[in-house]
Amino acid sequence: MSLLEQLNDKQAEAASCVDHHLRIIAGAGSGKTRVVTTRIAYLIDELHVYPNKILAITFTNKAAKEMKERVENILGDVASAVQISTIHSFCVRLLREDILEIGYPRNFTILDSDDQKSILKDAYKQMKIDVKSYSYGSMLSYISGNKTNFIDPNVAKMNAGPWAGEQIKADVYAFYQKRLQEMFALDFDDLLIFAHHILRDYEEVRRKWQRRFKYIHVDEFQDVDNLQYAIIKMLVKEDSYLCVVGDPDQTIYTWRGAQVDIIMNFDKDFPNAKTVILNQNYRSTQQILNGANALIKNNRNRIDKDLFTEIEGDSKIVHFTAMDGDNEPVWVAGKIKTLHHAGINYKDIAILYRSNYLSRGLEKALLDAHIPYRIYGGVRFYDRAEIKDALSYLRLLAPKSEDDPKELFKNLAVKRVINSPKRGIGAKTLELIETQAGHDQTNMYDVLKHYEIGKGKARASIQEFVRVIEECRALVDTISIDQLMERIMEESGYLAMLDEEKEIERKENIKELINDIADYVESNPDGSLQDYLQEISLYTDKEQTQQGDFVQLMTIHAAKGLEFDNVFVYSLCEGIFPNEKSVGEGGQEALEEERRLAYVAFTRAKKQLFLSDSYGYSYILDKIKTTSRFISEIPEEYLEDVGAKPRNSFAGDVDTFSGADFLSMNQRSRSFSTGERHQDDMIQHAPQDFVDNSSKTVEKPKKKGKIRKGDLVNHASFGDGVVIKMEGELAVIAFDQKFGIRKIMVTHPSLTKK
Ligand SMILES: Nc1ncnc2c1ncn2[C@@H]1O[C@H](COP(=O)(O)OP(=O)(O)OP(=O)(O)O)[C@@H](O)[C@H]1O
Ligand SMILES: [Mg+2]
Repeated sequence: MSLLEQLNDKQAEAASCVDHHLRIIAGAGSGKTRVVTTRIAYLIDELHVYPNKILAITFTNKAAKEMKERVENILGDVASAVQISTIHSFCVRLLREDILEIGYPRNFTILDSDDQKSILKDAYKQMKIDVKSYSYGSMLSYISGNKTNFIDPNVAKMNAGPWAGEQIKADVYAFYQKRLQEMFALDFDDLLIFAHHILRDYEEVRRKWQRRFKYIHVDEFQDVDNLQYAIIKMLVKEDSYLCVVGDPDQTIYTWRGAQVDIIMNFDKDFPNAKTVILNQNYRSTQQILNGANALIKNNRNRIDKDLFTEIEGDSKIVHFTAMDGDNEPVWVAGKIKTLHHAGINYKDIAILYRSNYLSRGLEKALLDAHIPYRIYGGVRFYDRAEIKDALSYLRLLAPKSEDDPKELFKNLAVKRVINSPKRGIGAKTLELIETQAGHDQTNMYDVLKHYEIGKGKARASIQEFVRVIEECRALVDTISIDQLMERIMEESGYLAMLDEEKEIERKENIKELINDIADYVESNPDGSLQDYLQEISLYTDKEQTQQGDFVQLMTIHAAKGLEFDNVFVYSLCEGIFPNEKSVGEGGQEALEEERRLAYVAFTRAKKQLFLSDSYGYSYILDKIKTTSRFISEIPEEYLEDVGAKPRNSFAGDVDTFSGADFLSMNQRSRSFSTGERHQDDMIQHAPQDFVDNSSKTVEKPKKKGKIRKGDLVNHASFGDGVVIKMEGELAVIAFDQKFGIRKIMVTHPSLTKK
């Protein structure tokens, strides 16, 4: 079968349209991504375009990997020369080649959020700023907001006007920028900003990159922001072709600057662009698709589409309301067991949720039911403390580069590992080392090397530290990177420390990292230590590459573009999904974004879709939960209720309530959730009745006491979250999607236990 025969007429028309700019606007599952991959294969296989002339930009590393695999399945090895990457990886590639133009070394460092915070810490200390007044998170978003809008620290200072608070923020921004420049370090925003700057101002470079690609593709174009679009536009020259695909109903990143207008107005920027609209969905059954279509129609600010599917299915969308928050994940786990017994693989099941913290209850239920699962985008492998320590050690071994003689990036690494394992270096001494380094115009490691630091034992352990680093450094060209890592971990005493502290999991992580480096060495035999360090600084989807039969858990944002046979959407309660903020102050626009998110979630399912919510008290909302409006927006003909929400009238019977009763109460539940729902009513009358009579007593939130794993907490800037792990005095907390997973000192004044 020829390539185009695997597509319908409309899709084939789009895939073979190679002499125009092209825009594909189409709903979920209509084959947009398939058109892009087939088009790439068609260009290479039938039109004999060189693979390296083709660029494809995807939204996540996982999507890039999947797209690569799809093209490789069609074409085999030649596909590896096609550049398929996220926009950030693309920019890194560009900068590694051309950043010298603006006086930066090619081996610039990419900062992660911990590094960023460490810089803020220094700024706060120097400027005597109290973190209680300016949380790191809010300061970083202030900085990011300015940077991505091209507002430099001087302008920010002017914008600050007479307000002292704004002045302070602008000063921190200036400090931060200066520090980054000194270290030749770039944060994630800078990757795009610098690439944009170079492409815009250096014509030769721009021409070179324009010449490089003749066919440029961008998937998930509805979530592109202005800066990304500016970069993409600059890659297009007179005789190259841009193909963008997207679905305005799936715009879910406006809170991060995505501009749906960009796809809508594409034909104004590229007047001769062709637009193809696809309307057949090949992913989901009719019940699922019709349910999702009905839901999204409730958004006022959208263009209607006629998406249909020919896939018939036996099952309606299943909706279950549990009696309380404990029973909801238990039901999900039970259902998954049933599916598994019926012969369905765990990996064909996904559980999607609105916010990271929601995974906690699910994890517990899955563990109890012995169901293997993986969390995607949770505490990621490369975000774990021990991995960062190990990589910091490796950074200290990096050979000197002519471009960057000072190597100030080593300061971060020294700060990270100097006391891991403990070497008795106090904050004061560290400060002295830093001052000395500033004075000598060098980095902190060089100071450790050339001066006698500390007294007695501390001095001896520093000398030993330097000796080990130097010894390993001398081996950089003789042993492989994985061996180097193994050696530095041994010799530095890091592994011994983990042994002593009985940190088995962390030790396993280090081993996994060494395995991972070995894989890298195998597939990149010529890759230098520098190359490896550069590559991993971007690679955050590590866990997603792991194979096996696992149920997949992730936030809906992370599920973008993916599909699974069976999908559970968890915790569809008013205030949770749609999120409380969007229901309240956010207004119509925020609510519509939440609905688009629900549309994305529902349309991930191919065969079966399960929606669940629960009754009972929510610590996070501090009220009794009610079923999400998104469920009542699905017409009854596509929805089957299998669980019941106890109503006031039978709250007293709850004690004797059995599983079988749940099933028999379908009707009542349905009339409750689709009938005239008065949330306020519920909140005023139901809770006491229910809580007092419930078989599972709902505990009242505790306000005081030590923070432990599993606790619900509130942070002044990030809102509510759940402690998913303790690392000494650090609590690893899952906050709302926007803030993700963060580590916070338990003693931090912004943190309170709920
Ligand atoms: N013409 C076709 N024949 C058979 N299967 C198809 C066809 N077009 C698409 N598909 C299949 O339908 C599913 C959805 O396609 P794809 O992921 O490309 O859709 P999409 O429009 O990119 O969806 P999303 O909006 O969620 O990103 C995939 O499994 C794909 O292989
Ligand atoms: Mg897609």
